[in-house]
Amino acid sequence: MSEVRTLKVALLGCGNVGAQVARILLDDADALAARSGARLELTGIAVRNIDAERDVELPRELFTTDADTLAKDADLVIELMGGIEPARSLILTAIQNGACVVTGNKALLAQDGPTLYEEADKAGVQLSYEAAVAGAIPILRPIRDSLSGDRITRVLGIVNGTTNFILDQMDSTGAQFADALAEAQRLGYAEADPTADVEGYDAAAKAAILASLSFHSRFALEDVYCEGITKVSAEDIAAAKDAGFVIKLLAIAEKITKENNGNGGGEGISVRVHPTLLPREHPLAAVRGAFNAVFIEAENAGELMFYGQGAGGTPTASAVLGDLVSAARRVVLGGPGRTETTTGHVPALPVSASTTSYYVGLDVADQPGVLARIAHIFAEHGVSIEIMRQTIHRDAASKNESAELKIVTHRASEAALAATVEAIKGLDVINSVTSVLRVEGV
Ligand SMILES: NC(=O)c1ccc[n+]([C@@H]2O[C@H](COP(=O)([O-])OP(=O)(O)OC[C@H]3O[C@@H](n4cnc5c(N)ncnc54)[C@H](O)[C@@H]3O)[C@@H](O)[C@H]2O)c1
Ligand SMILES: N[C@@H](CCO)C(=O)O
Ligand code: NA
Repeated sequence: MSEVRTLKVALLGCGNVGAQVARILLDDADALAARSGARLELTGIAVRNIDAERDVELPRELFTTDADTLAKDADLVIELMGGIEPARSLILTAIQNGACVVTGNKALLAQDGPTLYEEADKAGVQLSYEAAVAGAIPILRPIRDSLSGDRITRVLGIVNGTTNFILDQMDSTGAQFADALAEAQRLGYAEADPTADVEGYDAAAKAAILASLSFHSRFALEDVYCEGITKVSAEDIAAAKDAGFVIKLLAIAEKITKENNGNGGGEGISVRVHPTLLPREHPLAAVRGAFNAVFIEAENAGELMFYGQGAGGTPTASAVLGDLVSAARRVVLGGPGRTETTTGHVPALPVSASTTSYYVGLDVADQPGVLARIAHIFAEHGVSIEIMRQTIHRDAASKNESAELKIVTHRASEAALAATVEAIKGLDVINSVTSVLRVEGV
């Protein structure tokens, strides 16, 4: 058998995201090697201060302050320092030395992406940046790959977690903007200087990247109209709520035609970020807290939605690692990865191995002590009840009374639930078991 190849991985920056990427690279080395087709050897981590305190314990010998040398001697370079320089020069150095590059740097891409993309194309290396838009959510690769046979007409994104948290807080508690911002800062969602988030600049950088990929054109930060959320008041939110709307900060990229052009102009793309009212039944209205989501309309696919965590060290690291494995596969195979990976060697299990919550509907006699007897049978079988509701039905003609019981359990095994139901059927006070259904998402 041929020897497994090793690819040298250089990590530039060891902050929130970089530290998690390093941890996963070291902890999950075997699984990543199996999926990449090469061992991904972390050869060094460029930092400003080797002795700085970090959330993750990492081998000290990996740290270096010489980012340039590290970037020059790697097959794969991960840039997670942020900012324009030296990130830009280091990425160019890596590309020119034939390395594939993974970055999460939306600010750099929105400002000078095309230079980097052209250099990567010229050098024949992969430059990927899934982490730059909506963190963990796979959105850029689906747009670039899965939807490449379709025509996207509109993208609506909640791509900034901090502002979604603030607006959601205002919507659910009636708080004013300043109080909701203070709460976001207290919980660690918003930075001490929240300007980039609340003024919409972070969302605007992401809007430029989304628009460029969705419409196969170049859009930079200066093409994006940008209004933040600082002027949204508790009164605006209340009025919107009253009318059946929720206010979200949306990054929008949409196709404008001659027919719907607001100033009578020609065709093109409108890229903008602003507070927007959405009907409360729109799928994006259900995106609460600091979560992100991107809603896409395409000519043939219709409507699609991608949802998840748009920030945080570990979720964002997931997107970085995905890009890294994809780049490694290209280096190893000279093309995309295998159609299937079968390196996991895990068996399929029967349904009896799973646990789930259950909904159990019962038609029972309305007599004292019935609820206690039923609850006792659940407990006897180790099935814990989460919700129990009772509705009394009176038959006017016969004057008979019966009770409808709706029970939702905590997670239980198939076997335990089946035994519980069998035992309940045996009770003399049970008219019928009306339904037994599995429940997820509670
Ligand atoms: N944190 C998130 O949730 C998130 C989500 C998506 C994308 N991103 C992007 O990922 C990148 C990293 O974000 P982060 O949250 O980890 O930032 P961070 O500020 O926590 O980490 C950046 C690290 O890079 C180091 N650094 C900066 N310049 C350096 C230099 N010249 N040499 C060596 N080290 C240097 C800093 O000291 C810091 O430790 C940014 O581009 C950010 O926009 C972050
Ligand atoms: N500040 C950003 C982090 C991810 O880019 C947010 O709140 O979503
Ligand atoms: Na993403």
